[in-house]
Amino acid sequence: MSCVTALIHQASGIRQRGPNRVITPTEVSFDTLIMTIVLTPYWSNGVQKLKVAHQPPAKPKHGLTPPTLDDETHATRCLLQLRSKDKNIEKYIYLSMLKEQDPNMFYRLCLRYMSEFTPIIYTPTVGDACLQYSHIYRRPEGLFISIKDKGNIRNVIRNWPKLDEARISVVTDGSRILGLGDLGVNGMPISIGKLSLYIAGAGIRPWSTIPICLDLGTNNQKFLDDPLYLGLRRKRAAGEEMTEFMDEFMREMSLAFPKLLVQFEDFSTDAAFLYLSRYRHQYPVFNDDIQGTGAVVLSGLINAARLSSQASGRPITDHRILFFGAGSAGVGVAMQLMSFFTLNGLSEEEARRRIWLVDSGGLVFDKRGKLAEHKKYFSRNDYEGPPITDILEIIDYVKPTALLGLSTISNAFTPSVIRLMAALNPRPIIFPLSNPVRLSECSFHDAVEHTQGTVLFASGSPFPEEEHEGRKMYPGQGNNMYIFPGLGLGSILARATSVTDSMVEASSLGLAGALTEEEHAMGLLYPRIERIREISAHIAKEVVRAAQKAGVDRSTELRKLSDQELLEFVQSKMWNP
Ligand SMILES: NC(=O)c1ccc[n+]([C@@H]2O[C@H](COP(=O)([O-])OP(=O)(O)OC[C@H]3O[C@@H](n4cnc5c(N)ncnc54)[C@H](O)[C@@H]3O)[C@@H](O)[C@H]2O)c1
Ligand SMILES: O=C(O)C[C@H](O)C(=O)O
Ligand SMILES: [Mg+2]
Repeated sequence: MSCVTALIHQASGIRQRGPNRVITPTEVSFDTLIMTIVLTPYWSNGVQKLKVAHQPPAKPKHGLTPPTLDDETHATRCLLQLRSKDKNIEKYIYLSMLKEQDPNMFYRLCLRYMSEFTPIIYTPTVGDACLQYSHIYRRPEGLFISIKDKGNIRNVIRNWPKLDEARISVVTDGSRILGLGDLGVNGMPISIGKLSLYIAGAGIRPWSTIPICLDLGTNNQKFLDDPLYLGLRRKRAAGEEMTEFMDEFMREMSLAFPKLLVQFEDFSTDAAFLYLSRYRHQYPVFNDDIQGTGAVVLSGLINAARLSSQASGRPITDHRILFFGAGSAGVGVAMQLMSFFTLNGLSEEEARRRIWLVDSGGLVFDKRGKLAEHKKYFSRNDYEGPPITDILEIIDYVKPTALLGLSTISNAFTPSVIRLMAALNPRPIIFPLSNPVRLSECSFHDAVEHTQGTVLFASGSPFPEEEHEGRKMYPGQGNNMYIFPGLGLGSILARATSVTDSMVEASSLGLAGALTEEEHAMGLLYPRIERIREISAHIAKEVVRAAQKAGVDRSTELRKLSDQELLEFVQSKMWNP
């Protein structure tokens, strides 16, 4: 068992797997639909039948389109319509409609204007789309399976129109959407947004994707009280009831879609660890928040450590990493780092001692008292004093070289925190990774200003560039969007029976190694997002090779290809708008 696997098992707090069963769907009552029609100014077609996602429309006959409608001018027209909207949520709504009505145009523009489109169809605007989903809803997209379907999940899944085309599903239960908490069935846009990036970024065929939102209820009282809320009006199912449901769901998914990879997304931390651990050796699944984030942050840290060593001479294995936030993302990254450190010569104990966790109770240490299962492994046994909760005191005690924020606490990295990091390090590594942008632990502007431009920076959501003393500085976007498209594509092409730790690590190292000379010279930690297709192809190739080494590949004919041939094979499989 690899280091990361062992840690995931431990963090989940479970020791064994076993078969089970559970239930069903979402309530869109007649009354609610009427209110939506009355209250939503954008409502157009009423309740439509579910269409197969993104199937291109047939070419209209002569006379049924304007006389001079050409593709290139129309692309400009669509872009101008998009840019004419003031609010990002309006841009999101416009692009959702464009994706439905003209998927080729949507993905063409998306690829061409990647850095303009990603903040709208993905983080941070997708966070607003989730918050407002029950109000801006226009048409069905994706698959809703609710706790009331327990016992009947098979029939619900089989309503999906293209069973044998399905290759990748992003599944959320809406319980922890970005840093916004429990959004219940309003979590659907997260699954949709991630899959749009699979299509744009890795060339997955649009009709091979299934966005899924599991409606297990919600503990969000505001939503339960909202007459427009689209989900079940009940408290969230948990424990045995949820596990029985999840077991039935996973079993029926694997029967209905034998070639499907499942990406778990934005489950609350306990559920994230529990279900990853429970299913990862049974089905091809991975958890984006634990493993995708682990991979993307390791990759950024490798590049940041390389740059910082020019000033400090410190190798990456000597870094002292302080995690502000110890949930699925924080602990997921800590596990990935552990594994990297041990592969690079440290003993397990030495590696573990490079990592300090902070949660809402302050520094995590053994003598503090009862700890959640997923924090135990990294709890410090070398601190004996009273609890320390003040972040400045913690930094003063730990003397970190890298400070990673995965806490959902906006502006937790105050100017004093940033200045202290700069006083301790010639090139401080500061990664405020919480999403969306308003929950970021600090802005790029503050990080640059309070470190006098020495910071090595990556954030979960995008920030604009800064200028410091006449020098342009570029923020990295340490977001799992760099990892999951390539990791997913590689797993699908290898027809992997499971997603191993070595495949996740290959995606991370593949990304770290993907910087061009020019990007190195610009001091970037991550490649420019415009190159996402090239990067995803490279990552996918590395993931296929790792699957082969681990012996989990079913496309064994790919083993005989040279690296160049494998890369070309991956590229040839990418769908193009
Ligand atoms: N950049 C990325 O790719 C990426 C990936 C996954 C998650 N995230 C972001 O990371 C954040 C956390 O996600 P998660 O799944 O780990 O959530 P979580 O709720 O499980 O974890 C939050 C952690 O922060 C801690 N925390 C809360 N308040 C605190 C305080 N005042 N001081 C110190 N610690 C505090 C909590 O104790 C918990 O350990 C979210 O905003 C999410 O959007 C980013
Ligand atoms: O969705 C994102 O932007 C990244 C990540 O998966 C998150 O949960 O914040
Ligand atoms: Mg997520």
